[in-house]
Amino acid sequence: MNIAIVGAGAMGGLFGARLALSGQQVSFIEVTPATIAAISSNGLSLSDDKGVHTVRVPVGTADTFSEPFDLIVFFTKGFHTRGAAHALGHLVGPETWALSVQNGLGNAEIIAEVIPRERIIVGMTNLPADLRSAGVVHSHGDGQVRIWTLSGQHCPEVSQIAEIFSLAGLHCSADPQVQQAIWEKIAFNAALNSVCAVSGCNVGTVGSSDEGRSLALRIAAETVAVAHALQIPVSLPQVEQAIDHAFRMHTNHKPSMLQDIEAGRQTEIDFINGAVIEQGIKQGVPTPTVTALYQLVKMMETNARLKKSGGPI
Ligand SMILES: NC(=O)C1=CN([C@@H]2O[C@H](COP(=O)(O)OP(=O)(O)OC[C@H]3O[C@@H](n4cnc5c(N)ncnc54)[C@H](OP(=O)(O)O)[C@@H]3O)[C@@H](O)[C@H]2O)C=CC1
Ligand SMILES: CC(C)(CO)C(=O)C(=O)O
Repeated sequence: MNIAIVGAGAMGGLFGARLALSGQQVSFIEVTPATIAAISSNGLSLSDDKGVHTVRVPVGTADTFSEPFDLIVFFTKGFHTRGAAHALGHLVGPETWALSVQNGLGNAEIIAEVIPRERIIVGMTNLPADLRSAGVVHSHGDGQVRIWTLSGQHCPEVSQIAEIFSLAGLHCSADPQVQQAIWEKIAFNAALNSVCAVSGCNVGTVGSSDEGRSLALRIAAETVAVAHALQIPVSLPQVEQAIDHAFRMHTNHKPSMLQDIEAGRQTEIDFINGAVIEQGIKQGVPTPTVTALYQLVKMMETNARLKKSGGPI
C-alpha cells in the first residue's frame, strides 16, 4: 500500500517506521525544514522495545509529491490538521482513504473539507511515542489502535488497513464501537492532560494528592456524561481504571499538554476539553470543571505567546 504519513513527529515516526519496516511503501509529508533535512540525511530512527531501526523513505512538503496515495494518515497536532489537509488536495485520488487517530475531536471534520467523508476512517490509539530530536523517535511499551469509518458504515477497506497495521506491529482492530474508544480516550486526556498542564505536576504527582485525583476524576465524569447524552456508551469505571493505571504506572510521565505548556507551544486544549464543552452545550450537559481547566490552559497559552513576542506579561 502506498501510504503518506502527514507529520513526521513522535506518532508519525512510530507508525511510519513500523509500516515501512513491514514492507509498505511509506512517505512522510512534513513542513518543518529541519525535520525534512534530518530525515533526508539520516533516515527516520525509531527505538522501541525491539531495538533501534532506521528507515529511509521519501520525505518532503506536500508539493514535492505528485501521485495520489492509497492512504493518508494524519499525525499533526489538531491545530495543524486544516493547513496540512488543504496542502495535499492534489494527492487525493478517487481511491484515496484518510485516517485520523489523533487525540481529541474535530480532526475528521476538518479532513472532510478535502477528502470525501465516506473515505475517512477515524479511531483511537494509546500507543505512546516521544520525539527525541528531529527524525529520532522513541516508543516504549505496548498499546492498540482501533479504527472504523467516520460514517459508521462497514467497508472492507477498514479491515484490510487494520490487518496491514497489525502486520506492522501496530495491534490494530476494525471496531464498529470506535466512538466509544474515542470518547474513553478523550475523557482520559481531558482529565490528565489539562490537570497536569495547569498544575505543572507529572501524572504520578497528580495521582498522589487527593485534590489532583478528585479533580481529574470529576473531569472524566463530566466528559462521560456528555458522551452518554450523545448515546455513546462509555464506561465511567473503565475510564477511571485507565486513569488510576496511569497514576500508578506512568508516574514520571508528563502528558503532551504539559510538555507543550513548558515549551511555550500551543496545546490541543481546543480539540480535547474545548470539544467536550462544545458537545456539552449542544446536549445541555453542564461541564463546569472541564470548562475551568479549559479557561486556565487558554490563559497559559496566551501568556506564553505574549512572553515569546516580548509582550507585557
Ligand atoms: N505522542 C503520543 O504519545 C501520542 C500522541 N497522540 C496524538 O497524535 C497526534 C500527533 O502527536 P505527536 O506525534 O505527539 O506530535 P508531534 O508534534 O511530535 O508531531 C507532529 C508533526 O507534525 C508536523 N507538522 C505541523 N504542521 C504540519 C503540516 N501542515 N503538515 C505536515 N506536518 C506538519 C510538526 O512539525 P512542527 O513540530 O514543526 O510543528 C511535527 O513534526 C496528536 O493529535 C496527539 O495528541 C495520540 C496518542 C499518543
Ligand atoms: C501519552 C498520553 C496517553 C498521556 O496522557 C497522551 O495521549 C498524551 O500525552 O497526550
